[in-house]
Amino acid sequence: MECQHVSYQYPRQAAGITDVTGTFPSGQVTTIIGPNGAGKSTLLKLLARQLPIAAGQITLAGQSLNNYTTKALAQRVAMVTQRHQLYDDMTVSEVVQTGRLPYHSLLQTVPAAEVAPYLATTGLTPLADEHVQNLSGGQQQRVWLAAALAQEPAVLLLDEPTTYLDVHYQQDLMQQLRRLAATGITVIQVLHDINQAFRFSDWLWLVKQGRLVTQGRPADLRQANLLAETFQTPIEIVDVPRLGPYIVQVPEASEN
Ligand SMILES: Nc1ncnc2c1ncn2[C@@H]1O[C@H](COP(=O)(O)OP(=O)(O)OP(=O)(O)O)[C@@H](O)[C@H]1O
Repeated sequence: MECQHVSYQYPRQAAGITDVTGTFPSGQVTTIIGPNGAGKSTLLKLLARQLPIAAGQITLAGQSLNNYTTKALAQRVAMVTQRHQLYDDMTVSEVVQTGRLPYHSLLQTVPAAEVAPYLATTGLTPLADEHVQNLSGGQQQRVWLAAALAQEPAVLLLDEPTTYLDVHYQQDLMQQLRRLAATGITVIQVLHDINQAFRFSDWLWLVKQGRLVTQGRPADLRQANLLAETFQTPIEIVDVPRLGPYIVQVPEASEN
C-alpha cells in the first residue's frame, strides 16, 4: 500500500493531512507514531477509505483505492474497529460472522462454521456464544480482531489496538500481528507506546502536524534528537539489560 501526495482537510478545520508520500511494505508490520492530534487516526481512515482524500492518491496492489468497489475493498482492507454499541446484543460468533459479509449477500447466509478458524486464532472459541456486552474490554478487542481477520484482508488496520489490554495481552497481540504479517498480511497500526512500536514493527512512520516527518526501519529511526523534535520533549535512549535500547522521556533541563 502506498500514499502519494495525500492530503485531506476536515470540513471547516485547519487540521488534516498534508502532502503525505510513503510506503507500507507488504507482509510487514508498520506502526504510525506521533504526538496527539498529529493525524494518525485520520491517516488510517484514509487508508480504509472511510474519508475521501482531497488530493493525491492511495494505491493498493498498484490500483487506486478509489477504483475498488465497496465489496472488493472489504475483501482486501479491514479495520479493527473500536467498541460499537451496535454489537452489544450480538454473540461473539455473530459479530465475527459480520466479517464474512464481503463474501456473502446476507448475514443470515454466513454459515456459523465459516468463522471457526478466526475464533480459534484469537482464542475465542470457548466464548463463541457469549454476548459481546458481557465480555471484558480485552476480550472484546479480540472479537473486533477476529471479525477483521474474517474479512481475509490483504491489509489489516488497527487504531491503538492495545488500549484495553493488560501488559501480557499487549505482548500477545503484538506477536500475533507479527505472525499475521509473516503470512503475507500488511499490518498497519497506530500505537502510543513508542517502545512497543520500535520493538514490534518492521517499519515506522513518524507523523507530526499532519505531515510525514520520516519513515524507516526502527533501527534507523531510533535517534533521540529526531524523537525529541517530533514529540517536543527531551528524550534519551538507554540500554536496558536483556531488552536493548529503550526510549525514555527525561525531565526538562529546568526541572529537578
Ligand atoms: N471528525 C473530525 N472533525 C474535525 N476535526 C477532526 C476530526 N477528527 C480529528 N480532527 C482533527 O484532526 C487532527 C488529527 O486528528 P487525529 O485523530 O487524526 O490525530 P491522532 O494523531 O490520531 O491523535 P491522537 O494521538 O490524539 O489519537 C486533530 O487536530 C483533530 O482535532
